[in-house]
Amino acid sequence: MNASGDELAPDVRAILEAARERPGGETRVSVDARSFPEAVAETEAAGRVPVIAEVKPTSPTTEGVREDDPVELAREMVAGGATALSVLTEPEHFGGSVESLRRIREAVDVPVLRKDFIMHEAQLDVVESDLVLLIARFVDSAERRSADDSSERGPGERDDLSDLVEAARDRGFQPLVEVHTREELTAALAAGADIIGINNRDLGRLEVDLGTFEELAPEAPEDVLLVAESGVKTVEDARRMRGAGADALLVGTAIMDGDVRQNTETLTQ
Ligand SMILES: O=P(O)(O)OC[C@@H](O)[C@@H](O)c1c[nH]c2ccccc12
Repeated sequence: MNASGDELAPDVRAILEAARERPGGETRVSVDARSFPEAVAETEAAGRVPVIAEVKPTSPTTEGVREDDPVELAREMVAGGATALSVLTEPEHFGGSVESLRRIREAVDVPVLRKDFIMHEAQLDVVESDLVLLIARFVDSAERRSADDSSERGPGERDDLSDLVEAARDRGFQPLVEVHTREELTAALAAGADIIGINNRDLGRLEVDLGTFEELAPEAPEDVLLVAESGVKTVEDARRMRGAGADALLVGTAIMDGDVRQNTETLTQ
């Protein structure tokens, strides 16, 4: 079973509490997005592995903080062959910032994913990006919403997944919907998602199991673009995810740890 409010790691709970309170933008953004499916197709045509390289200065499961200029890191990732970039904008637990995303998107020409914990529509209006992450577990269905801690908020203050997918598309974003269970995958498909990330890390104990992607990928229709997220560390892991049907891989830690360009080159070959 899968419920949004319980069984979350304490770190994740804290992240969500902070995210819920984070203000949205004042004016609606309108994005002229760089196509992620096209970028993936181009990488495939060049005989390389499509990788979304993640600029993640730190995380609840990482030791230390990487202090390098995020724009430099982003450039190195692109030079190493990254098809797209993922940029954390969550400030408190991942060392991310909206400003980093803005600068990175200006500095590179690949599609950029905004990685954050978006709970309501106005939070989409904080910054432009090509893709935007929506985590099914945290924005899921209306029924689930009433079961947890949204009691102090009025109706409509936390949107459901279909609303957010639509709101994202209305602004020109390509929504990447993240799932971890069969129920969430079903919800993502029902919400019309066509780019789906299967997160190998569970948000309960924060443990990684590449078997998650292998188990869920066959349940997704052919025309959905599938991204294997988290826990890909080696070329072998990358092959394993590709063999299980991953159209692209989202890699953070294994790229951020050491020579970013070299690490990206290794994983995209
Ligand atoms: O560092 P890893 O194991 O390569 O994982 C990257 C990415 O999947 C992970 O950072 C992530 C997946 N879903 C998220 C949601 C929010 C913040 C971060 C994430």
